[in-house]
Amino acid sequence: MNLSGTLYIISAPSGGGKTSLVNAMLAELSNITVSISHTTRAPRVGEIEGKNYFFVDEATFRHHQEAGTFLEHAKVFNNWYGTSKTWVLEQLAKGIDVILEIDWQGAHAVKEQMECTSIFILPPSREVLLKRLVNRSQDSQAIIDVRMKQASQEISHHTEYDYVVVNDDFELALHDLKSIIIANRLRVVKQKVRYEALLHSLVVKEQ
Ligand SMILES: Nc1nc2c(ncn2[C@@H]2O[C@H](COP(=O)(O)OP(=O)(O)O)[C@@H](O)[C@H]2O)c(=O)[nH]1
Ligand SMILES: Nc1ncnc2c1ncn2[C@@H]1O[C@H](COP(=O)(O)OP(=O)(O)O)[C@@H](O)[C@H]1O
Repeated sequence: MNLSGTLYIISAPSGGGKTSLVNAMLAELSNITVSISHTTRAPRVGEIEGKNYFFVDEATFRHHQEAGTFLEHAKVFNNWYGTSKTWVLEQLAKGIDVILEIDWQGAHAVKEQMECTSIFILPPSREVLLKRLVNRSQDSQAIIDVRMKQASQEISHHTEYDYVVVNDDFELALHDLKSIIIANRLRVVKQKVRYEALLHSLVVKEQ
């Protein structure tokens, strides 16, 4: 299969700003989309089925897993999360760039199977990370405690990624993230695929 789109992995500790940054970026860039994962986590207030996640029970998740539906899957904070393989491959085949918002375990699994560009988002400090999780007003204190406990482990993997973006000032972080995507698109190898006809007409064949 000719996969002309680029696959991006974006990881961060919970509350690091992945979802906000990705949504802001998708509003500004064309030809790029985000994969909607399956999860056994209960929906938060305001989360929409098929938009934020496909919310499934454990039996359904296991069924998908056994059927080979997932490109990768992992247990994070005691819930299962998985990425739909077919959907991702279809977008890439259409030339659409795809973002996976997944944890470091999923990133490992995807990197073993496919070419991709990986980006890790760091918060400016633990204090700010905690403040953002609290201010998001979506999770109970107990859930926030678990996420803060796991944050160090997730962050310890940041050196395995191609790029690191610090999400202190939102607009600056968004600019950095967009710059990575744009620079990637300008790489010669991608230009060749996207502008084949133009390049063909520009290069005059010697007699
Ligand atoms: N491996 C893997 N991780 C995922 C997937 N979807 C989400 N995650 C990770 O699961 C973690 C928890 O996600 P979520 O419950 O939505 O919490 P949030 O990150 O605080 O918004 C995040 O760190 C994501 O990176 C997936 O499909 N695969
Ligand atoms: N640079 C930033 N400055 C202030 N608040 C931010 C910033 N980035 C994200 N937030 C806020 O922090 C909270 C966590 O961000 P979110 O995108 O949900 O993180 P993640 O998807 O990584 O868990 C949200 O309420 C979001 O609006």
